[in-house]
Amino acid sequence: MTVGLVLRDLTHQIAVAKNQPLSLLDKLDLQVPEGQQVAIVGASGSGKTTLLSLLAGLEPVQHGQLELSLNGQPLPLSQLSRHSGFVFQQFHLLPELDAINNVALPLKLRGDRHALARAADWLDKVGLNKRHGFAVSKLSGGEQQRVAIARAFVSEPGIVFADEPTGNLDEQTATDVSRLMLTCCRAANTSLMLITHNQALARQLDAVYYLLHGRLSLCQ
Ligand SMILES: Nc1ncnc2c1ncn2[C@@H]1O[C@H](COP(=O)(O)OP(=O)(O)OP(=O)(O)O)[C@@H](O)[C@H]1O
Repeated sequence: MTVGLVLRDLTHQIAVAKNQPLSLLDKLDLQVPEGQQVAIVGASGSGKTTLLSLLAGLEPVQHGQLELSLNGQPLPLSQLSRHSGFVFQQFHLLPELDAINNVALPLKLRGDRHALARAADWLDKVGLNKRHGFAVSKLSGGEQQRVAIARAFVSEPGIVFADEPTGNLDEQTATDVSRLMLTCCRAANTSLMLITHNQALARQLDAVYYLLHGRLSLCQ
C-alpha cells in the first residue's frame, strides 16, 4: 500500500494581526511520488509544520490543489486519514495506556479483533519485546518514539507524516530511531513526508526540499 501526493500552487495565509494576512506558503508546488521518502528542512517558523498539516489533510487547503493517489489510483482527500500514520516530536502517546495498548489503539478503533496480536508483533519489530506491558510514561524518550513508530505502522499506512521525530532525542538515539523509521518505510514501500532539522537524517531520503519565504527549493 503506498500513497502519493501532488500539491499545486498552494498559498496559505495566516493572520499576524487584525486585517493583516501574511502569506506563509506562497504558490508552492510539491510532489511526493508513491513509495518515496521526502524531507522538508528550513528555519524555525518558516512554515514546515503548517505545510505538513495541509498535506496530511489536518488543515484545509485555502488556495491550491492537493491530489492524492493510492497504488496508482486517485484517492479522495476524505480517505487520506485511513491510509496515514503519524510520528511527532513529542510522541503523543496516551500516558494512561501501556505500550501495547497505545500501539493497538488505531486498530481497535477500526474494530480489528487481532489488534493486540498485531500490536505485539510491531512492538517486537521495533525492539520493544520486553516492554509490552510498560506504562509509556516509564519508557525512555527513544523507547517512547519506538512505540509511536509501531503505532504509526501497525495499520499498514500508505504514507507516514513525521514532524521532527528525532527532535527530542540524543544523537545516538536519534540515529537509531531514524534508521528504524526508514527501514519500516522501505520494507513496506510506505511513502514518507518528513519535517526535520536533522541534516544527517534528511540526506538519507530520496529528496530534500528547503522551505524559505514560503517557497520550496530542491536541495537533494
Ligand atoms: N493558525 C495560525 N495562525 C496564526 N499563525 C500561525 C498559525 N499557524 C502557524 N502560525 C505561525 O506560522 C509560523 C510558522 O509555523 P510552523 O509551526 O509551521 O513553522 P515551522 O517551520 O514548523 O517551525 P519550527 O521549525 O519551529 O517547528 C509561525 O510563526 C507560527 O506562529
